[in-house]
Amino acid sequence: MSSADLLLLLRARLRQINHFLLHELKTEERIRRRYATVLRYLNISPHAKPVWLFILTMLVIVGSVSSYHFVRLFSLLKPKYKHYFQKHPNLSNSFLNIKGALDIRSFTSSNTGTRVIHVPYKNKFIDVKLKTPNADKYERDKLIFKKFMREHEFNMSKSSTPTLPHRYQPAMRFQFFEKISIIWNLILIPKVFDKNSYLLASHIAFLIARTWLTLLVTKLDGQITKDLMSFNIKYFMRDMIYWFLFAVPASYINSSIKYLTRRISLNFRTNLVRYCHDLYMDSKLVYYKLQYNNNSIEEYKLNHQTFNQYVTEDIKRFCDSLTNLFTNVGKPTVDLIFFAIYLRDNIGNLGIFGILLNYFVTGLILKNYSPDFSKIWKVRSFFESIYYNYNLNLINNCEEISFYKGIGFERLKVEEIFNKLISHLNFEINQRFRFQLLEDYILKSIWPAFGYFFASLPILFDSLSSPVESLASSNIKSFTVNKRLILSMADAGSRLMYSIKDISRLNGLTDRIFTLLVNLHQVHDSNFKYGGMIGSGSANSFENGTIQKNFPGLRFEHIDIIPPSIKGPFAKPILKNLNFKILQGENLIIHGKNGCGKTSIIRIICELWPLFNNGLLSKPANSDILYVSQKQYFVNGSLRDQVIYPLNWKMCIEKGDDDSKIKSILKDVGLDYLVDRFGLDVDGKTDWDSLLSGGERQKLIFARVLYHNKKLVVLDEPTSAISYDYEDILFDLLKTRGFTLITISNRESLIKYHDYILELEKDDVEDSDGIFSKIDEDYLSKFETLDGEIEYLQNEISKINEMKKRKLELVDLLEGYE
Ligand SMILES: Nc1ncnc2c1ncn2[C@@H]1O[C@H](COP(=O)(O)OP(=O)(O)OP(=O)(O)O)[C@@H](O)[C@H]1O
Repeated sequence: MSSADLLLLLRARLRQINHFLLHELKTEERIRRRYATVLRYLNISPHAKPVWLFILTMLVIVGSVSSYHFVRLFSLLKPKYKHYFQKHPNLSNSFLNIKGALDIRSFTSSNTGTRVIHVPYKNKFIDVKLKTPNADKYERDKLIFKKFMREHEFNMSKSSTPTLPHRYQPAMRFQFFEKISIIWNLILIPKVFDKNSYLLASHIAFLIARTWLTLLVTKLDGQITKDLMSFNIKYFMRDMIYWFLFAVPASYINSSIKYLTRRISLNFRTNLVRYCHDLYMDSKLVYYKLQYNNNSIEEYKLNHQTFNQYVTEDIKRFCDSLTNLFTNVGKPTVDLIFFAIYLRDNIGNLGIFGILLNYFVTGLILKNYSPDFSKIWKVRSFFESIYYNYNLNLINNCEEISFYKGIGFERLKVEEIFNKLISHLNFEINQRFRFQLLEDYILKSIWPAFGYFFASLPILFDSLSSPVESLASSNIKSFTVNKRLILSMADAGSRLMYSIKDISRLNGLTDRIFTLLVNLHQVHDSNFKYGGMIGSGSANSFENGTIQKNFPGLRFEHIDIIPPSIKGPFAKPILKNLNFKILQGENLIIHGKNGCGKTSIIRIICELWPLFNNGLLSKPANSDILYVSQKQYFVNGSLRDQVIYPLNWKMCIEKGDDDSKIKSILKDVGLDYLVDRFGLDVDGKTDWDSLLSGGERQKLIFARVLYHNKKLVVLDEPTSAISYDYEDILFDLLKTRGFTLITISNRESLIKYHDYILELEKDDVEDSDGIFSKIDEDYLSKFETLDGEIEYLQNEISKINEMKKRKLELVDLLEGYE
């Protein structure tokens, strides 16, 4: 093809494109003009509120969706965030099959000190990093709770004599606000520029926007009624279009309010639960010591057995109730203010004053007749928690109950508790019914009636001044608008009245949450004295003992074993004045009758019980001691998890351990066959107590001892279910591995593995309840002599039995001859 042909072709193509573009432009212009004509005809202005509100909402929706996708894309591309969307490499696949809360595992990184939780998310694991608890913060917060309790105690002591009824005591009246503000400032929104502050600000902005929109829709409603009355089809069409345009921002705002309410509630719950966990699951053993906290004020006593109810149910209900209150109180309040301002222009000051006075008076009447919902809530939560715990106890001990055939007894007990709950619920229903009757009558009948009356005031006044025919459609419009606004106002007012119940409920829940936090802080206090009234002001001045750590061995000097109680050191000791010392590598066995206090000695070593009266306890660092309790404890998880408890596998891998180490330990204790039966890392076994026999359970605990390899091992009745031959194998193993052992056991066969013995003799006349002696040849020979004597007697008995048998045979023979 020549260049001239090519030019011609090009020109023809360009002309074609030009023609096409011109055609397109003309079509577009035609459409635009047609639309403009329709818009002009319908009188729709782009500056009208429904139009720009619609455009604005669409822009916000499109903007937020695209920014969400952008962030997702960015996080997938940027390697730094990539691991959030990957499978966790170090966890077994079987782990993915379990659903629910148990999937979450946490560990504390030894390098950074941050806590990381692996949370399963859409067939992947994501690592959620949590900030390490700030110890100083809890110390500061503790002072605030202490101050509150001191002031409360002071007010109570002041008001114990006067005859003023409870509700008029000023200290009591403002306690709700004080408590909620403490929880709010310390836990829910601890700093001004907090994520939750922004969410709350947006929530308030959306509430205001919704009220404003309601006002606009109300006006439009009046306008549509007017259009219909005046048969103005053009305006009617326009207003209907406006109505549909309004629907978009209205739906967006409504959904956003609901979304924000849920999000804020969840954030509050997260903050509260983490705060409680930081205090409760702490190395200060708060979870154990909580049972010994005795509050001097009855109102703040916490039943530690119902602690789970506080942390799970009550915190959730408290957060939901608090956030719903923003909507239930915030929205009607904003409505009331907006509508009242707008209505003042329509029905005048007198009208608005009348409406508000009506609200105020009826509000007072309702408040006076309202039952004490806060107390009702508290009592209901209490009974529900007891009922829940009893059922839990039934599940946990089903085997024992079945052995004893004790279900009849359990049923009586559980029904007794359930009946109490039901009778309280009946009382609650009756109270609610009576109040509801009054409430509905006032709010649903009297208030709307007042509404109609005030809405019609302008029309009534107009009709007095002008003839009825002259009532133009504008009056109809104003009546429709006023009526709608007054009904909305009545609705807002009634919602405020209904929220009296919500506030009472929140009051009850706040009491429970505050009680929980006070107790946690009291026990978390480093000066916590068992049974003492720390935190409520009157710290008692007990003489404490001294605990010396990092001692190479174990030393008891003048130690009394006193159970924790309100009497403190003045309670009757279980054992008094114990004195002994063993060094690293030496083993001690403790003998004594049942209930004489053997396990209590471990409680003192482990610092579960207090050390009073100037006793001196010297022991290795806590991280160098392993305690093995009489009752074996197993966790939900694999066989491997039982051996490595309380570590998790990721931590063990970091230490350089692998499965072959676990297998070899299991072989040492004679449990290698369990690997074939249950697998080593197969998750999902929950009830190891019932899967294993008594002896297997004890052997598995020996595997735990061997795995952790601590300097000092304290064993409480470790071989009670193990046969004598295996007992020897296990103790030989411990001896050859060089453990320092403190063994509590009455088995004489174990004496030979120990260097010292502590015999607990309560009837002894000496000033100490424990006799500490060295196990030497002389000591062992006593047992050998005893063994010899027993053997001699057994031989004699068998000889006598033999002779008796022979005699009987001879008698039979003689009778045969006769
Ligand atoms: N919290 C407590 N408050 C009061 N007394 C307690 C408390 N805990 C245990 N006791 C009592 O202390 C005594 C010693 O209990 P401990 O568990 O130390 O006995 P033990 O010597 O280990 O008994 P066993 O050989 O039967 O295991 C028992 O009489 C027990 O009732």
